[in-house]
Amino acid sequence: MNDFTPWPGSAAERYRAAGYWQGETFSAWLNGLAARFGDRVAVVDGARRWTYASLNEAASRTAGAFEDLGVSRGDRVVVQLPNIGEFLPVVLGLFRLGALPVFTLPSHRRAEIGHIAAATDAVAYVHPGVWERFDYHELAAEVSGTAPALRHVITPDTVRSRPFEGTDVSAGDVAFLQLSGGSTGLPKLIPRTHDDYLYSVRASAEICRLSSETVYLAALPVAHNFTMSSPGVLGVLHAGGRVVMCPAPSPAVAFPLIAAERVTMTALVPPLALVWLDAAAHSDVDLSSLELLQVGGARLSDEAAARVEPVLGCALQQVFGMAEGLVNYTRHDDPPELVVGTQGRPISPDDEIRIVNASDVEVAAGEVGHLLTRGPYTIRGYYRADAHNAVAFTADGFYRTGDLVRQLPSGHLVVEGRAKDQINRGGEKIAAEEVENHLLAHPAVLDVSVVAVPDPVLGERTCAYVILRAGAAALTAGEVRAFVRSRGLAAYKIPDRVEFVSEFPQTAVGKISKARLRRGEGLS
Ligand SMILES: O=C(O)c1cccc(O)c1O
Repeated sequence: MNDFTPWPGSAAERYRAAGYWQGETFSAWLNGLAARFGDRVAVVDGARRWTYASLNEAASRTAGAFEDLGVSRGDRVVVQLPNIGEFLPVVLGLFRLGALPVFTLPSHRRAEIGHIAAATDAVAYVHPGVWERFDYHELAAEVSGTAPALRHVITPDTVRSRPFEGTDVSAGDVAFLQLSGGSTGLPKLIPRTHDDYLYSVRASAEICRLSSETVYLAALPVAHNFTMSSPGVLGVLHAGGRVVMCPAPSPAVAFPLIAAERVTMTALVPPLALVWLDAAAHSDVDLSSLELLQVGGARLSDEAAARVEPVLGCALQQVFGMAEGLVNYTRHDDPPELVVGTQGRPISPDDEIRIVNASDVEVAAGEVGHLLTRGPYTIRGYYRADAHNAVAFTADGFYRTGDLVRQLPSGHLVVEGRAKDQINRGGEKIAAEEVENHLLAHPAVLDVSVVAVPDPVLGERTCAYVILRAGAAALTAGEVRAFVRSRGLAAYKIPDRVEFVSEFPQTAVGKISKARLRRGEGLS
């Protein structure tokens, strides 16, 4: 099993020669930031402030603390932290030590954390203690039994020690594992290197015109690839700006923080953008500092896109990205019809885009097809997933994104749909097969099919079509949902709707037709 699929030597050479890969580690990068921006404020969490110098120092102490525990270079550490100031010293400290954070979301539960800890042989798990009335100590206790390599369960307040100066990490090393949205039964892990990720961060900061005057509100979960790097908290630090940690993305929490900290930009998923637009129309909180709202994670409707500037008084930027790599942005000087009606164009001149039909043949210019991509910050393989990699990538290293897009002459992409078996629930990606596998574990369930159904706010919700076993006692929708919850799945993956049927609609060749199921056809 391969942990990491390297870029071919010729491609790597090209990316270095072009200046994309600069041979810089996150640790060296952070030292450079501390030297340049030392006393400026880097991170704000409530009344607490970290300057660039104190962030660098805190990262070193975190690295020292992990080393004292016996964690070393190359070890995996599951990180499940919400938007709190400590997120950055923990993650930057692990980078400095050369240990690999494995990013998970606060909403993940026993099924996800247990799988991820076991699949990565994680030696440590960092959690927030109690957050949003959920006790992660209990989750940690449950997970410990199923992850044999797990030796340390840590809350961030316990990781202080002597400073550590890391040296032997190299920029070509994997820096961390990010979680894939995925379409398979178990979540896949994405290995990103210092070189490739820092390129996407630097280039994103430039495209988004960040500066030391930028004040970024981290409203979406900070461990999400969007919030972390597009340009996200890392891009803002790169520019010498200020990151404001927002504990929840609701207007009630976020708007006062925008006013108090004079926030200049933030990033949202479409359902939150709708909520913000509604709230801003009736709010007297001063949002005048806001210059840019980024929206990504799912398709924003053209109508909502058009309302951003008049209602919030700031520019809109659409972002279409994936933790596997490729990120597209609309640009500040794009004409309004491109900003409102497209999902942007790639970061890099060396992002290769192919749009193909089901036989991998290029479609005509402007036609809708499957998006394939490769480039200087797009992975060539998932972590320890050789069999899946054989289908998720072409023989010549293009990643099959599973998205259906068309490309305009300007290079901008319009997302038209999706070919992968996934539900995009307001930006939270759900692999149908993962939920189906949990439902199939119920003794009364004969077969199940999980599909997306349209929703005016979230864009899509999940519906589970269930066929019960002959003679099994009847189940209610509530019992089915409670069963999925009892399996320890994140709440966003619990089916919104459950329908009991006696058979599934079929395609002409006798396979289950998820397309017809989504439309509610052929049911009995
Ligand atoms: O995964 C995503 O949806 C995403 C969206 C915007 C920007 C990104 O980097 C992303 O990974």
